[in-house]
Amino acid sequence: VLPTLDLDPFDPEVLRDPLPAQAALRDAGPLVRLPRYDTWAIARYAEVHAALTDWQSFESSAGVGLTNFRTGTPWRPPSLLLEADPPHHDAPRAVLAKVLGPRALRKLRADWLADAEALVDEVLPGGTVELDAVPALAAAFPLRVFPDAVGLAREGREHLLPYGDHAFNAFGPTDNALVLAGNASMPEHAGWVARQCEREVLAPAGFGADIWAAADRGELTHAQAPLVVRSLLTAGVDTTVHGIGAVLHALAVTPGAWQLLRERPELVRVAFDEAVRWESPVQAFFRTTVRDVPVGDAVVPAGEKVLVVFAAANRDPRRWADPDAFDLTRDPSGHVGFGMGIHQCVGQHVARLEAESLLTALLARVTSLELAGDPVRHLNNTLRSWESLPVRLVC
Ligand code: HEM
Ligand SMILES: CC(C)Cc1ccc(C(=O)O)cc1
Repeated sequence: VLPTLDLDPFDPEVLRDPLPAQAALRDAGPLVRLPRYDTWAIARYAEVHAALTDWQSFESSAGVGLTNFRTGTPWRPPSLLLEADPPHHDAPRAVLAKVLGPRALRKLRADWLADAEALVDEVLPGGTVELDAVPALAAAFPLRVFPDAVGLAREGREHLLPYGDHAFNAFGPTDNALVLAGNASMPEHAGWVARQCEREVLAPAGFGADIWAAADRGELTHAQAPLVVRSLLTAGVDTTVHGIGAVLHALAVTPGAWQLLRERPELVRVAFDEAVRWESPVQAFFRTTVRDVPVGDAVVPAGEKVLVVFAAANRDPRRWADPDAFDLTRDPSGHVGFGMGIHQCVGQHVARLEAESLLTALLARVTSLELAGDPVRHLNNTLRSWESLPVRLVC
């Protein structure tokens, strides 16, 4: 008989503390039926990895949220990357892979480190400082460097975080309280975002201009260019804010971790990937079966939505030793916090460079980092994130 769990992955209490639900999903079996949403879930590393690397059986073009684009209406025109499969996915992906690739970022490296040092100087006058690391650091740094790197106008950047937050909520059920709460203000945020993707609004140099230049070279159509810029604005802000929040929280609550990074600064990039594995800022996405797909000893019929739980796979004891430990000496490669396969995060190098820049600047100045109060969760149907992270930094 097929394991079934009467579990609501989008219940606020599950969003607040998802670990027991994710353990229940892993323990129930390689494939679990979730009757509450008439859907399926896979939570073990082996099956998550297999699904993410088998786009021919598990497609994204029916949407990667609960809504099936074949039967329901997307809340916005589908993404040319996230919600597309080959062959349509190929050209937009190739363009963004180049625009956001390690070579393109080499030019940004020195600027972003200097920006991080400037921010840290502003925030830490010296001595012992208590602050909320979410607004002061985790949100401040990405918002200081990324919109400029894209080439956005200065006006209206406050639309970025709420737009992204709603976009990530919208992968959940449409009647969900978090989605309903965002619906009223969404048209205004979406209107501003759509305007920023137009060629004439973007700065002559930046990721946006690079995408339009790719269209001039025929690598994209000019109709596709604004949607590819929209991908950056949707995926490129909230994710890094919560990724940086995750690594700062992990370091603050793991005894000796900050000290170890001070002694071994070469571990900074591993620290971020270990935080992405441990916290999984992007918790889960859906796929839709193209055909009857065997999973474990069962079969998912064609045309059904399957919740692929990256976060559960990243803590699967079948794959990771001591999975619940944030461990700077572990090799976190192979984690699925950035996904896996053809849709694996095309912005991961941007995210790593932002985190590395800020952590490097902090490590040079701060001798100890610890919690100064209870952190407060920010609830979102897809994102694992902090609303507030009170910390004490000793310089
Ligand atoms: C800590 C930060 C980040 C995390 C945890 C993250 C996570 C992910 C994950 C899990 C996927 C795969 C989605 C799927 O398989 O359906 C993905 C795809 C994607 N990410 Fe990221 N991301 C991050 C930062 C960024 C940034 C900074 C950008 C842009 C600059 C970005 C742009 C994208 C895009 C465009 C896709 C779709 C790729 C495709 O479908 O080919 N992400 N990301
Ligand atoms: C972290 C990502 C999985 C989320 C994401 C990616 C891409 C888009 C897009 O609009 O292409 C939107 C959201």
